[in-house]
Amino acid sequence: MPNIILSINAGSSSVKVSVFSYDSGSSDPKELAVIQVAGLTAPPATLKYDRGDQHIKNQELSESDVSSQETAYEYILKHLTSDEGLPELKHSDDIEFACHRVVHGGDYNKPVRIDRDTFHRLEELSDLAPLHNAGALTIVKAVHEKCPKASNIAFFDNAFHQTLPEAARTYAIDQKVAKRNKLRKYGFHGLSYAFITRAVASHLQKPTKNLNIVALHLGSGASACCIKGGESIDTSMGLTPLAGLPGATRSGSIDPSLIFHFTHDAGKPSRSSAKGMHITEAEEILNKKSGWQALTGTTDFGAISSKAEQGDAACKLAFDIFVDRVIDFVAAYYVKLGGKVDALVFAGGIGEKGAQLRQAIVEKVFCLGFALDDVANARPDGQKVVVDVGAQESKHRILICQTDEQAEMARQCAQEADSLRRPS
Ligand SMILES: Nc1ncnc2c1ncn2[C@@H]1O[C@H](COP(=O)(O)OP(=O)(O)O)[C@@H](O)[C@H]1O
Ligand SMILES: CC(=O)OP(=O)(O)O
Ligand SMILES: [Mg+2]
Repeated sequence: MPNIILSINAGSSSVKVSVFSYDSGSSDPKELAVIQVAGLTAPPATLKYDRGDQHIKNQELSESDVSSQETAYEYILKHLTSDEGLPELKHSDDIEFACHRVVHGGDYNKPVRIDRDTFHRLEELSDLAPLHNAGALTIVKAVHEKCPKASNIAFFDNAFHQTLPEAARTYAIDQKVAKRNKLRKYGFHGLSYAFITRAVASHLQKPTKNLNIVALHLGSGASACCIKGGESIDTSMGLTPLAGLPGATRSGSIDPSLIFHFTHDAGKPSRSSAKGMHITEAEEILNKKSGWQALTGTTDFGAISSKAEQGDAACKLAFDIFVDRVIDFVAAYYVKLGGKVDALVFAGGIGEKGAQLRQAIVEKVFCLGFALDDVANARPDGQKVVVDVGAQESKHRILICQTDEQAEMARQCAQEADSLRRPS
């Protein structure tokens, strides 16, 4: 009987779960189904369910159905185990591994089976990823309770950036305090960048160790990564996912002094943050009450893009801010690669579906040798994992990669299954 891997990606606005079967010894799990609850920050939440290459369901959910990452997971598990068309997963006991995307893993640099000690260490890190770790850990608890036979494995979103050079990961602050409090750049979206690196190297038929790309994961959270020889040498997110690019509800990088002029209570503990989390009013504002939501009233960048095109001033400003900040990183990372860039890669919900944003960004970096094929950019082939949308004659390629954090976790899990399996 093939073993079932459940790959769980608790994003800031969504819970995506992929079901895989795998035979120990093979490192290529087979994807059986993908299900996601999205719109948790912009109700009504929606459920999307695909099994194999069949699109099964798209429906709105009521707040009594789902209202958090935890209830979204419970709804998803019930949906999967009751689907007659998925005989491989009839009962939660069929799940051997539950892989969890844990955004902030601190100094953990490889996947780890979550036991009581690990769980508590990850809880302590929740303050450094206030939109993510707590939600993901509620799902770990739910799996522990509802799927007692499954091994919970944490895959860390910052592990891919363990190759950051010292000058890139060190802040210019008192290093005694920095070392004691572990204050440095960690970087995130690492599972996505690991998937992108492998997928793009295969598309370009290059060994990963020779691959130089500027990768953009533009989703509810957005980041850029400079990948040299297949390894991260810089990335836009920092100690926490707040740094770098603006997001659905996040400000992105600001002058740190701003917050003390924004509110005089900045240093006080936030009143409404999730229980057991000690973040300040300042972090609450910058993580949950800023970004596209604050600028336009919506976190839906698809809606923002089309309203910007129709002349909505607030949406046009948000759109232009995003372009302005993204090109700062594209230019800087182009220089860090010495101009030896195999491709500029767009990924994440916005990167993959936002033709208008891709066009606006590429126009600004035309001087570096990037140009789009406008027809390919307008209607990229959605069937392929990696699509080339660059103009034939341009110096560097421009690619769209349908990134897949769940597939990356399942692949790593299958590869390391023997060492990750709970001792019998
Ligand atoms: N056609 C589109 N153009 C621009 N943005 C889009 C489009 N379709 C979806 N998006 C945006 O993608 C974002 C979600 O990206 P995704 O990577 O799925 O988020 P998460 O970080 O929750 O995983 C949302 O802001 C959504 O509005
Ligand atoms: C790290 C991060 O921002 O993740 P997401 O895009 O899923 O919110
Ligand atoms: Mg995401």
